[in-house]
Amino acid sequence: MIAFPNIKINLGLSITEKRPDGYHNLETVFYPVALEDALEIRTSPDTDRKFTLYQHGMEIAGKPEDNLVVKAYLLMDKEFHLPPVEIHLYKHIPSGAGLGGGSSDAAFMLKLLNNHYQLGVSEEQLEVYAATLGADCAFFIKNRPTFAEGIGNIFSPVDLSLSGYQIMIIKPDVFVSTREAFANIRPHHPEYPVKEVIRRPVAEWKDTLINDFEASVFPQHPIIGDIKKELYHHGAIYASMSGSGSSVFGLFTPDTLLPEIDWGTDTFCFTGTLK
Ligand SMILES: C[C@](O)(CO)[C@H](O)COP(=O)(O)OP(=O)(O)OC[C@H]1O[C@@H](n2ccc(N)nc2=O)[C@H](O)[C@@H]1O
Ligand SMILES: Nc1ncnc2c1ncn2[C@@H]1O[C@H](COP(=O)(O)OP(=O)(O)OP(=O)(O)O)[C@@H](O)[C@H]1O
Repeated sequence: MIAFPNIKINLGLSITEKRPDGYHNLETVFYPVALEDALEIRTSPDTDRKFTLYQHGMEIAGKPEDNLVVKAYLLMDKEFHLPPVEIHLYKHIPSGAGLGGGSSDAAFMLKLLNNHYQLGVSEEQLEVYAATLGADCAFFIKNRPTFAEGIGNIFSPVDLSLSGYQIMIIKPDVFVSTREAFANIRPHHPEYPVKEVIRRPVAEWKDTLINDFEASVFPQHPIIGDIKKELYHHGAIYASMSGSGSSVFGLFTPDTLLPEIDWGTDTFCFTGTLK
């Protein structure tokens, strides 16, 4: 059985307070974008090992057992004593990008196993499992635009459709550690609450839909701020870093002719249309 884990972008990202457990409470809108990996599982005839991971496409640091798709399998195996599996993961989503690629792979693995082995686990319970794998994971279970609070796993509906808007996602050859980004940030009550700003027209978001990480990440990696400026210079109606970075996305109205921009050879570029 095969699935295509997609990414998320963050529309606004307010880090509101540091929690006793060391994590941070935040407010954001997660929006799915069809930049995808491919993930396939099949029952393995090789019964003397629980899993075999075949990785294709972009390299990922770490051993197979460190991969989030394996962690997701082992989590479900503990509960449901699953057959041994072969896992094929084709990585197309860049890592350390603020796009939730690894988190999405893990969440889609939970859904694949649930469907393939007809485990009957509810979406709500899958969200609970996902949240133990990463703060970004639970969103990918329902995988639709949502307002998120808490560590990023308390959801409430959001009345927002960007369907038809075009998106450019640019990731420079810079790795931003999510942990470090949080460590360098000063939590504060948002001046412009995300939930209110996203009710306004997209043309009004530029100076009020803010990713708090930009203030600490841009000085350390000026190239990321330069990309955001360049996207506005080329006609983006809204542009922002996603998550803790290093990717930047620009939204363009449906009728805009997307610019051809040479971002340099080491830069990852994606263009698409939002659903
Ligand atoms: C920044 C966002 O991308 C916004 O969507 C996410 O909050 C990050 O989610 P994520 O990459 O899944 O984060 P995790 O892998 O769970 O955590 C990595 C590290 O980031 C910090 N972290 C993460 C999420 C959060 N709400 N508060 C935190 O302080 C913690 O130090 C944690 O050890
Ligand atoms: N299947 C996977 N795909 C990508 N990274 C993985 C995977 N499994 C484990 N990882 C590890 O997890 C780290 C974070 O991956 P992930 O893609 O979730 O973060 P991200 O792209 O920075 O998104 P965000 O910061 O929004 O969570 C990677 O740097 C990598 O070392």
